Amino acid sequence: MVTRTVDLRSDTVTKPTEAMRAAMASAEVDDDVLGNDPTAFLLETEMAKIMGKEAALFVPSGTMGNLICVLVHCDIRGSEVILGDNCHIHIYENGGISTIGGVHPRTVKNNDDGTMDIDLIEANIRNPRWDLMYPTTRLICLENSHANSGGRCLSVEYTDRVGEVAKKHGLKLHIDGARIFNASIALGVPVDRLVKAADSVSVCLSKGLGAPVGSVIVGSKNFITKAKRLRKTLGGGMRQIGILCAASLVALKENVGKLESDHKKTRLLADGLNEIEGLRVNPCSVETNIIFIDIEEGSRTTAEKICKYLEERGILLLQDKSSRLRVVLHFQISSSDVQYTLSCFQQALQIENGN
Ligand SMILES: Cc1ncc(COP(=O)(O)O)c(C=O)c1O
Ligand SMILES: C[C@@H](O)[C@H](N)C(=O)O
Repeated sequence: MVTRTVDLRSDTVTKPTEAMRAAMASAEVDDDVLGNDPTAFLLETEMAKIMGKEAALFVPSGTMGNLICVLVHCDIRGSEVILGDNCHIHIYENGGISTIGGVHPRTVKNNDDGTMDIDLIEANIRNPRWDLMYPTTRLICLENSHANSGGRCLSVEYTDRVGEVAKKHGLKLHIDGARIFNASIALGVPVDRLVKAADSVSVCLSKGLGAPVGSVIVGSKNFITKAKRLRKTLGGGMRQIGILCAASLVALKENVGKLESDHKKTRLLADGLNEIEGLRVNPCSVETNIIFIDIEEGSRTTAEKICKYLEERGILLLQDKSSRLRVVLHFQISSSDVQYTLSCFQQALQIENGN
């Protein structure tokens, strides 16, 4: 009988704290479509200030946040966006920028560290003045931290250089900042400085920060005005959202400071996993709260078998490929959970490999 659960599937699994639930219960609310829910206004004002942008808008999800930002920047038919071939917008958002927004994705290879080579970005910019057959590039998208690269952080220097390329060619820059606070803490760079070059950022409050629902997009006042209309068009206009925004305000206040501890526990787990025969973790890729674990060639076990073994002991994680697993840490994973996870991995590999 399993008595404990260690949920390493994602940092999206974080559950609201008692403080969040209390804030939700007592939140001051109003109809946010007819006017401005007062708690939503507080959150949006706070987020704009923290991110160093003019304005902000609460949205139900990071997927909708990215979709709205891309579609506001690319509001003319025939637009093209340059983005990473391994980024969330391209891989996990149902192709929404194309199916809903008619925006054409122009992918550039993501490097192992989540960046795209800047010369390749520039080489992929297209303008119909050069050729009747070309769409018009209007936007470049970055992702920081970069989830599919294992939570790698894009430096402020790199981000600024991409911003310079965007400006040089009259393009906009969007950052999928689902885990931008993780990147800021890991790099030791204030979050407003890290996104200074961006025209828009989508920030998830429902991941490592632990809010139950929601993201916030930030940008210029004019951008957010357009974004608010598009949010309504997409069905994202909500009524008494102060209930959700109250939890996000608690998350901002209480949980940004916990991210560094998440990263330390992640490194501890990564180092321990690397000691286990049959597993391989690239220590250079562990910069924040995500670990990809490769099962060494020749091993008799598979990711599926390990997942099953661990799940029977209350440890939940996701299989990335047949020979690769992903774990994501968050503030509701304790140091003892890390030790328990390591011991179960050790047992799994010993049994599966018949040691
Ligand atoms: C990098 C990144 N961007 C965007 C999203 C989308 O956020 P949501 O799940 O709230 O739609 C996620 C994951 O959830 C993500 O990992
Ligand atoms: C899978 C993806 O959509 C989610 N953002 C995660 O990292 O868990």
